[in-house]
Amino acid sequence: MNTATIWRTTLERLEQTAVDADSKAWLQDAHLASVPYLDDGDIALDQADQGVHFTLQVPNTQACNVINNRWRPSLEEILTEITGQVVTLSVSSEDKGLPAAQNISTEAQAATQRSPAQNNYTAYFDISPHQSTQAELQYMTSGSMATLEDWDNEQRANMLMHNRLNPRYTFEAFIVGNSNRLAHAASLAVAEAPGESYNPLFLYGGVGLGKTHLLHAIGHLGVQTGLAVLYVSSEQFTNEIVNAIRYRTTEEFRAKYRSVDILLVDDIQFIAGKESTEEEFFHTFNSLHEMSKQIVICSDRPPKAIVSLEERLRSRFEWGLIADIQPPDLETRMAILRVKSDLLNYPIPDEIIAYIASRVQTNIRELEGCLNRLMAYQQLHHTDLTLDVARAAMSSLGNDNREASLNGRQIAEAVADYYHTSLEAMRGKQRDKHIVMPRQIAMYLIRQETQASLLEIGQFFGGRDHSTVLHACEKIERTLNLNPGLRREIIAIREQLLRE
Ligand SMILES: Nc1ncnc2c1ncn2[C@@H]1O[C@H](COP(=O)(O)OP(=O)(O)OP(=O)(O)O)[C@@H](O)[C@H]1O
Repeated sequence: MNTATIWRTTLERLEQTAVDADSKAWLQDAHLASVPYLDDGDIALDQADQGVHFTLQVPNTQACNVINNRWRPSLEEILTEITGQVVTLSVSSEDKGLPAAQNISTEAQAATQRSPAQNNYTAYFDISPHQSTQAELQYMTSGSMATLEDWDNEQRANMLMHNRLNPRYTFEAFIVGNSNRLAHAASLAVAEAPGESYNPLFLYGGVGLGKTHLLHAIGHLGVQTGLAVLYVSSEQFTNEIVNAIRYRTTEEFRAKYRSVDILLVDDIQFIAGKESTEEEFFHTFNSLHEMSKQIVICSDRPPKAIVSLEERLRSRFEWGLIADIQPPDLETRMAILRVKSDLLNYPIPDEIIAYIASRVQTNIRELEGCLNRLMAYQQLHHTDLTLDVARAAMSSLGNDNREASLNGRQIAEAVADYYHTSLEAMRGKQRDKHIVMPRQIAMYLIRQETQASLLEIGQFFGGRDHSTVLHACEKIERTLNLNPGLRREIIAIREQLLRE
């Protein structure tokens, strides 16, 4: 492979990244200089066991600065991939002698006069056209990345390409219940007045309970009010700091993180024990906090429980407000399912919503998964949406292991417990109302939750006829549709059974 082919392939791969118009034009005009030990224009890669050093010749000094500062690490990565050798790259300008201002290409000059939106940036940061043009012009003519302000506008634009907020994760789409009320209220407060109320805001809770959703919702509101918002996972933060150290771009890294108005950090627990990351995060935190910029942090546990987190960070995380998110109660789970099914334009009868909500108790992501599975299952089988279909969808996908292992006796005992009666009484001859009703509910639930036949159920309940069982099941089903109280009782029994 010769250098021309390598460079062409590099540009093709870089296409997968959003590259701004100026850089694109400069990169297309650039070429890789041959490395010294080549004699026929081809690279003898197997000789390069110490790695390969390339020089990229670019058209002018401005291009040299931008590509060196912004694209060199990505280019090195791609070149390393293509050649299979560790590549280091220097960027060199072909016409170093010319004054910087004269080297602006026509394309680059045009770009300085375009608004940020025309430059294909996603509008997660508000850079007003006036500000941007001024800063870009100053940058173009200065010939160096000398000031933080220059960096600020350049890098902010670059950040836009990576700062993806999920459009579905808004405050409007977040269902509030007792389990998440405080976390929601605190998030809304910091989104409405960043840096003023709780700083930092530390949200914690179990898997799939809406922490990321709230972070993004804060982000959206910040963006709408024209603030610079940066959402980052702690993994991404770590990678960036590792790269910054490796490529000696820590100044840029710092400038980037200190330029935001709202910093949202997900899964902070993963930085614990990573010394350089903790160190850098500590300084980032302090700088932002001193400038009254808002910091919101999420974790799966409270600061005290993040083992091996440096004490100075832990204490800072405790400065503001710590709000937890607990698993949602039944009503909240049902409300979430209702909203999600409306969003999917997939109407679901209450009975089925209640059925799914009673089965998935601790993870909203899983709850959503069940809804999606149900939809897929129903469409695949071209069938009406009934409780039986819902049961089949969930059990066929292995969601109901506990249910599969339930037997009639366990169910009957749970019903007896719930209604403060005894299994013996339910299996006996008594016809008092306070025994008949639980008996019928137990029959209904056994029919729903197990494979037992009407005959078997009848035998279990003192040798009753299969038509008696059928009558009981039908009666409970009818009453369920008219009596929300009974529906709640049955859900509670199911929940209890699944918990045991
Ligand atoms: N209260 C809620 N209202 C509506 N949707 C919610 C709510 N809580 C969570 N969700 C939804 O549940 C899914 C999982 O939420 P999210 O990713 O925010 O969880 P998380 O707590 O960050 O989980 P993890 O610890 O795995 O990162 C998302 O689709 C989110 O929209």
